[in-house]
Amino acid sequence: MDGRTLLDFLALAEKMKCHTRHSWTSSGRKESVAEHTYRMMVFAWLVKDEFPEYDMDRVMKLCLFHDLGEAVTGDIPAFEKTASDEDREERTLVMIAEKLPEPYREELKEIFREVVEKRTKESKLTQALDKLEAVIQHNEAPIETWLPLEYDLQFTYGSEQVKGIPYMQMLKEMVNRDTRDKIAGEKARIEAEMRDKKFGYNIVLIGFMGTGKSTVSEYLSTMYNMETVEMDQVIAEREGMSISEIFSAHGEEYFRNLETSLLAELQSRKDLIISCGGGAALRECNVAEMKKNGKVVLLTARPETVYDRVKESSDRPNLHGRKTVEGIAQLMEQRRAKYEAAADVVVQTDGKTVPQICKELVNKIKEMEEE
Ligand SMILES: Nc1ncnc2c1ncn2[C@@H]1O[C@H](COP(=O)(O)OP(=O)(O)OP(=O)(O)O)[C@@H](O)[C@H]1O
Ligand SMILES: O=C(O)C1=C[C@@H](O)[C@@H](O)[C@H](O)C1
Ligand SMILES: [Mg+2]
Repeated sequence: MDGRTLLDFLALAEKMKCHTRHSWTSSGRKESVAEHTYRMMVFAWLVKDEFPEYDMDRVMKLCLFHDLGEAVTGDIPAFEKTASDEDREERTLVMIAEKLPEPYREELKEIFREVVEKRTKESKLTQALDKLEAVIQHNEAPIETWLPLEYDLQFTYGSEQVKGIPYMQMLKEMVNRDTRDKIAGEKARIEAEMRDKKFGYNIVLIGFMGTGKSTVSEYLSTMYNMETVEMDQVIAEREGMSISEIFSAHGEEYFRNLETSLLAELQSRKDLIISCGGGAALRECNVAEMKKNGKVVLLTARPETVYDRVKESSDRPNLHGRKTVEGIAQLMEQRRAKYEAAADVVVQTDGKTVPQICKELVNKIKEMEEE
């Protein structure tokens, strides 16, 4: 092969080391796509005696190249992947193979075709190895790196692909037991931490739209066994319409008055996590209600992060007409002083996972109590 062509292809393969996946290593850093591929191959080699009727050299080759498209596209987590991402990946594979001379080109195209079509028993085994390696990696990673949805996904991920392959099915069940133990361990740790302590007051989450108030409150409620009140949702349910419909039918002032009365009503209760609407902390009288029986936690995020998180949703009327990074930055700046004045504790959320945010939040509240 011409030396330059070879070096260019190696440069493309190097990108497999640069692109990270949505998984963390046991040492707590994100793993690269190449690292996932490497361990799938070790996995394939280890199981070869279990599959005497399979062409295991072929399986090794399918593993070796199954993610090569990601050298160009990067990794897209399974729970975010769309049909158009898959189309793009397939087109990318053809483009990659075209970079090589014959007979390598045709061989690589054949490998890609087999991986994509998933018809042969070797490609089905490759798929099962792929999914199971990812689930094992999650079990090895610190549990703080898991997204809330991964607590369920761990059990279902790969279960389709191992069907009909008894040895892989047996391994999947074993790995599921490890997952169960890991989750139980984390729950026990948190329960022990919380055993002699309920907060004894409400935790009130405030902050700009999309800073993660609802997401954080959902996670806190499952991990700490606390009840949540999602203010927007309670108001929407009581009014029998969405927040956008309330704004257009009655105006923002009407909605804000409902927020004020709901906050006042909640003061008779404790040990709640109250996830406020993004504008609830803007009225001073609301903040006074929050503080009667609660600690106010401000979640923050950069405008770029907020934009990324809210760009697909349409039920935030105060973002209509300003759903751009600049529009968000402007409104955030107008509100910043009020949010900061209301906060007992501030947690910055950019680039952090939900469990990391929750851990920091609880630690900061504890530190505040000790002061
Ligand atoms: N730490 C995070 N990392 C990644 N995505 C996140 C994080 N926190 C929240 N998200 C995502 O951002 C989006 C907005 O989050 P969420 O609805 O919790 O924000 P909010 O503060 O409650 O907004 P609002 O004020 O409009 O109610 C959701 O899709 C959620 O999954
Ligand atoms: O920040 C805001 O002004 C709002 C945020 C949402 O949570 C809703 O409470 C409503 O859309 C207003
Ligand atoms: Mg919310």
